[in-house]
Amino acid sequence: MFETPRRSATILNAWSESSEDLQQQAQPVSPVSTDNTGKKKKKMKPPQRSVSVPQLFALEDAADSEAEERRTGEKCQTERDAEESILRGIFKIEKKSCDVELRTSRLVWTPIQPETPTGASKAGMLLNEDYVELKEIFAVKLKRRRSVGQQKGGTLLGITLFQCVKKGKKLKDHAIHLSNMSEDHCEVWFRHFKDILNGFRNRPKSLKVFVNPNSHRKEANQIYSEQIAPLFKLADIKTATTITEYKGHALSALKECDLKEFDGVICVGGDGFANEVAYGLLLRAQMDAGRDTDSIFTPVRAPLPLGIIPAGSTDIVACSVQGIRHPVTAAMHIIMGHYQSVDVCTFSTHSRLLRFGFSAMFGFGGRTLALAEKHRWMPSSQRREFAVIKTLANLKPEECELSFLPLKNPKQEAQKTTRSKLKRDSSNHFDNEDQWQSIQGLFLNISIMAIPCLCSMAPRGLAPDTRLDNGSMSLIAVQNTSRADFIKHLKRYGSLKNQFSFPFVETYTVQEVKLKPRSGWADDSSEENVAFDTKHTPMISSEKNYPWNIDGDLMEASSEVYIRVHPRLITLFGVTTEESDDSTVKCSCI
Ligand SMILES: Nc1ncnc2c1ncn2[C@@H]1O[C@H](COP(=O)(O)OP(=O)(O)OP(=O)(O)O)[C@@H](O)[C@H]1O
Repeated sequence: MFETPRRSATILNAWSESSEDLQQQAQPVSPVSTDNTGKKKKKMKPPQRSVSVPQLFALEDAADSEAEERRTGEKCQTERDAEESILRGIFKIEKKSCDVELRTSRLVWTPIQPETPTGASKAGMLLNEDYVELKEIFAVKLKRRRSVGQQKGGTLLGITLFQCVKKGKKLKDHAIHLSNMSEDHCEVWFRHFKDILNGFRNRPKSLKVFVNPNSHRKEANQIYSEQIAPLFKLADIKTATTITEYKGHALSALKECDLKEFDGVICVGGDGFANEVAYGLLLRAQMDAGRDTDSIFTPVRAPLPLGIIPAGSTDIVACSVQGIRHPVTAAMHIIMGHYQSVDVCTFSTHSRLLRFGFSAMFGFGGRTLALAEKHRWMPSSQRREFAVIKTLANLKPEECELSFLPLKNPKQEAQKTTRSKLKRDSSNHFDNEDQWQSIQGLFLNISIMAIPCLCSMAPRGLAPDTRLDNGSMSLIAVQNTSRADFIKHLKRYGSLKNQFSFPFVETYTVQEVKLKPRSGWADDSSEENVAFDTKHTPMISSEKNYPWNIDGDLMEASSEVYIRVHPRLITLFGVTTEESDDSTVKCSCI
């Protein structure tokens, strides 16, 4: 997750030269009894005269663990000793004078022990060595005391380092103050820290930011200006910010703006907005690469990574890639340059690209969103609840033809290639074994998801069986059933029980899907719609536009939609798959 800093040649032999410090350094650092890890040593009990067998085992265990601890401590010490010392000096840290040493990969400090009147160091005092990994530092500042209104100058107080700390899935910033009032001393150290930070080439230096001021409870602007922009400024990241004025503003800006000067694009908003920005970024890449999006094409990757600062109502994409819905964590992933490749789907009709996206819902999911969008004037959570209840009350199946190409198992694929080669060699005939499968019938909901879609309502994800970058999509087809059974299925998303263990739910791991509605229902979102028995035959309507929910954004399509997954088409700032790759991955929401 973290990269090692590239050392600059100038920092290798440097030494702190403040005379005051050298004088202090001349004082011996007391060889106080600590173990090598800096942990307090456990006091050994005096040996007992007679011991029982269990006591004997306990003593042996204790001795073993002491020896193990010693060995581990010695190993750590050896590793630390092997590190090159770059700079050494005295700073006050947390009000204690410390011997501070800058090494190749960490900054280590030890409180200086006062001497006894006899000149010997205080026996029995513990040395509490502490350290910070340099790869966790994202900013360094000179700390000065300034009077009110003073913009420049001021009394130097020392250096402040800003560290990225991890608490569970959350990342946050933590300041470490190194106090020393010597300008020369601090200048040398400050330059070294700057060199180290400049060595982290993966971290972005310049970002294009889009903020949707209308997301959720309209707090995206405030989240960005109060929590995120100060962190970017602290990390010396330049930003060019656009506060969107209308739906599609970010999309049109991305089609035109010069992206060369940026190292990433950031969106502050919900899922619909994240989809708009991802779509814009990918569309721009296709335009730049001369792809014809009006025909079936192989898309090129997005040229820049995308960072999503969650400020919406569900934030499924942010949760899936960051494991948590927490704007500061999202910003820290961006600042630290944590990248994750993510699969993306193309949605097209009659070979023409409709849009890019990470997930789609047709049927109940599409209708609910269409209804919610018609009631945008309502407060966000109220609107969502209203739409779910109303769509459930008017629950109706769609008659569709669903075709899909199951994911080819890579192992089987390798065997198949060998078999096909043999066949071809012997009979000169190539047998295309790609197997499209088809189901026709009445469906209450069809979900197609290239990412796990974690959210507070579904902590294990709407599609727990897919990964961010495994080149496949989960196809979840819920066939027609009673309203009560459908509600049971929906409720399972929020629980630990398997939401798919119902006879009317089918799941597949697929690469391509074609979904063709065979008849049109009356527009669900009409207020006059009356409750309808789900077992009835469909009612034909003249309205042929079907609502699709693409990452929380409404898309309408009147005919067959063809969906195809493209492995690792975009890079998002977030947790790498290796880190999140365990079966307990869940979304934590705050
Ligand atoms: N200035 C704007 N005015 C109106 N709509 C906008 C504006 N900027 C973007 N949009 C559109 O608003 C839609 C919803 O935005 P967004 O996803 O940020 O909020 P949300 O719907 O509250 O969150 P979620 O999708 O997580 O439920 C998106 O389709 C986005 O393209």
